Amino acid sequence: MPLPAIDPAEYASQLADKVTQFKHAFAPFAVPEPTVFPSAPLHYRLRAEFRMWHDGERVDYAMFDPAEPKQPIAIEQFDIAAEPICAAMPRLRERLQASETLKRRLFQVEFLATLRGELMISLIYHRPLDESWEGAARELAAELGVQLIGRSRKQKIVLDRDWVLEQFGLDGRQLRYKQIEGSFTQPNGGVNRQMLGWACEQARGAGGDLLELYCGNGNFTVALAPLFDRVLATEVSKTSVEAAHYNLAANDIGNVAMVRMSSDEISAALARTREFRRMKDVDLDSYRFSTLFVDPPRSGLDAPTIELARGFDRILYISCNPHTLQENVAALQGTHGIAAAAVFDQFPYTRHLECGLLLTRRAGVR
Ligand SMILES: C[S@@+](CC[C@H](N)C(=O)[O-])C[C@H]1O[C@@H](n2cnc3c(N)ncnc32)[C@H](O)[C@@H]1O
Repeated sequence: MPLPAIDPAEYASQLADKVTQFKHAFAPFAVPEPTVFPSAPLHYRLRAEFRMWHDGERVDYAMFDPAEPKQPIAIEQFDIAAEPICAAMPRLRERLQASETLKRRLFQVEFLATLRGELMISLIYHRPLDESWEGAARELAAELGVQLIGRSRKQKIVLDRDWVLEQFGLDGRQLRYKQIEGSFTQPNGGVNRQMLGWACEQARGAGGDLLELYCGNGNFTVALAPLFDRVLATEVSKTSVEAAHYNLAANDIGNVAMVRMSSDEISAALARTREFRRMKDVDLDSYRFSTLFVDPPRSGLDAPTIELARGFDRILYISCNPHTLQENVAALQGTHGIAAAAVFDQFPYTRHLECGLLLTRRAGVR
């Protein structure tokens, strides 16, 4: 697939095509009319990464067309990136080009921005980083007003901190999130807010307790927790669990138990087929789960998690891959039907689509 062409004039019709495909794919499951959440047509991506291409003294941001993987495409401007990234890109490139210390064997640059305007830049090298690099990097970070991290094999130099703080309003609350370098964060900040709003709307009134799998840094947990009596949230990545603990405290959320567990481990724990020391402080029998919330990776739900989901009256499912979502909905079709649907255009100008479904237990089916 070639690199996508970015043309805001085409945006509305491209999204309409994706919505049509979604409706067609889920028609066999009697999907209701989806609510459509478009993206901003430009400056929507909070994450961007580029290879750095060296040609003599010159260094450029580069991307590669998978059809011609050896041919770098120099990127002068990247208008889909958030404003702080766009503003920093030319200044950073100029400073790198002017400094042998900063540019020598620089391989890749990664940007992570927040809606509130913070920016973190990771410079990744194919050589060990020394004190002279650190001195030059400190000057660069101060000049650009960013968090700067240097990485090379088995080396990570953090000049100040390796995280940024996101903050935005949702349903009258101000939500705060620590986002750690290298861990998962939703790429399209504006669409993420809309996903959180839609998820809260579906969860409102359910009552009881929530089980959340794949909770990452607590992105949805922080938004959903006040709508439930108690929440049990799980995630496999250590860094994300660390961020999630911080985020629960930063948002004064006191009704969440967070455990580092993979989805098949928590499925086994809840099926009582395995016991885990990590669960020793969690009294599983005391939960009255009304709702399961899942936001899995592209591979969707595995067989033990589908089995776990069958036991829930309400399943709120956010998916970044309509194909695996389709397979999972088919597997649950005997017990659950689709009560509400949404499409979130996290990835404009690509064929990718994020979607949300509320699945509820069919009447009379256990
Ligand atoms: C699409 S992300 C969603 C994260 C979070 N809900 C958010 O909105 O930022 C999927 C998450 O699932 C986690 N994950 C991947 N495989 C997993 C597994 N087998 N069990 C539990 N979590 C897993 C990843 O570390 C990642 O944080």
